[in-house]
Amino acid sequence: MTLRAIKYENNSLEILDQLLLPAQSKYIQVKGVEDGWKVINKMQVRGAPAIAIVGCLSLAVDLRNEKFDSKQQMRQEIEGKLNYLVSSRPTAVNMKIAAEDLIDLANQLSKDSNVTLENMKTKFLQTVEDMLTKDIADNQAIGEIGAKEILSGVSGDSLCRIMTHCNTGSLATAGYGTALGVIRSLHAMKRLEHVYCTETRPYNQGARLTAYEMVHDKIPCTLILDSMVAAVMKHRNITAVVVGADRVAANGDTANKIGTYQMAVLAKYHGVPFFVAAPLTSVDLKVPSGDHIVIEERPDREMTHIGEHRIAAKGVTCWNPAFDVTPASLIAGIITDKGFFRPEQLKTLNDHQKMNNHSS
Ligand SMILES: CSC[C@@H](O)[C@@H](O)C(=O)COP(=O)(O)O
Repeated sequence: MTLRAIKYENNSLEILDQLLLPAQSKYIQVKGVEDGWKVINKMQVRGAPAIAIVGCLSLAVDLRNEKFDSKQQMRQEIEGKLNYLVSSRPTAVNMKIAAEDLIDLANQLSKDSNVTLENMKTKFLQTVEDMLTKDIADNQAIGEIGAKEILSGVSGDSLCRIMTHCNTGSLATAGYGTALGVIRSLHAMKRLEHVYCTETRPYNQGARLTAYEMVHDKIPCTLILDSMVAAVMKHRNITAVVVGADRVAANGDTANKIGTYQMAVLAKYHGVPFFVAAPLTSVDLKVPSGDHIVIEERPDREMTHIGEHRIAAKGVTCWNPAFDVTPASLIAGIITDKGFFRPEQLKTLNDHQKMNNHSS
């Protein structure tokens, strides 16, 4: 049984509290948008796709419990709550894109005179609830396309040694994962020798979450500190680096967990191909380059403490950006659910093609 970050049944939404993992597996209930905003902001649920899914499902919980006098009233509530959810964490684009798409849908439904108030609610909720199954299907496609791409660069039947950063697996998505989805697919094809996952300071998504998923799913994995990336690349013959993305700009620059950029620089130096794996919806064509991506800064406490225990000198100042931007020139390709793209190919897409295009 794979790990589940998000449970949604009979209008009850629960998330696995990722602040407690791996010591405790505890689900907490998300009773509506207020709770949704809080669990995302506190990082009890995290990972770009999971943030969007939990945010939108928290709206579904509110909508199911409410009665509206008119379609216009429902539309206004949807728009206001979605915009509020977008403010919970600024860098990952998935919540913003989901909000824009759902606001468009609410506008269309409210204007359509053939759609009753009841129909509008049903159709809207169905679209939100379908996000869970769609995300798993997208991740399986990413896994397959990514495994094929990586294997096209290895000779004969050789096995792959993959390095990854942060957590991009079942805990960061509805299931299967993006970069971890590629790893899962290689493993299923019996072409994976080993995974090296970084600790991912300061929040330790690698040590707490990726290592937990790999052990749980019996995928051979070694945990390394963030400062060991160069040494591992020099001594362990890494086939490829695969990471996730919080937002990919139109020129291919990619915002992802802090530390991704230095990994890409080191990969270039060591001649290791560096791949980004993300749904094509993570490409934000409205943002021309990484310079325009807003980078979230998190509280000092995430750096100065582990749990309740202070590890940094009292009085020291901290800088804690949660993400950095890897320039497109360091990225061999973006593995998406719709195909494999070189960074420079992205700007030839438009929003319609993002939904429908298949490239190879
Ligand atoms: C499939 S998850 C992709 C990214 O969201 C992931 O790599 C990442 O940076 C997560 O950051 P987090 O701060 O834990 O939400």
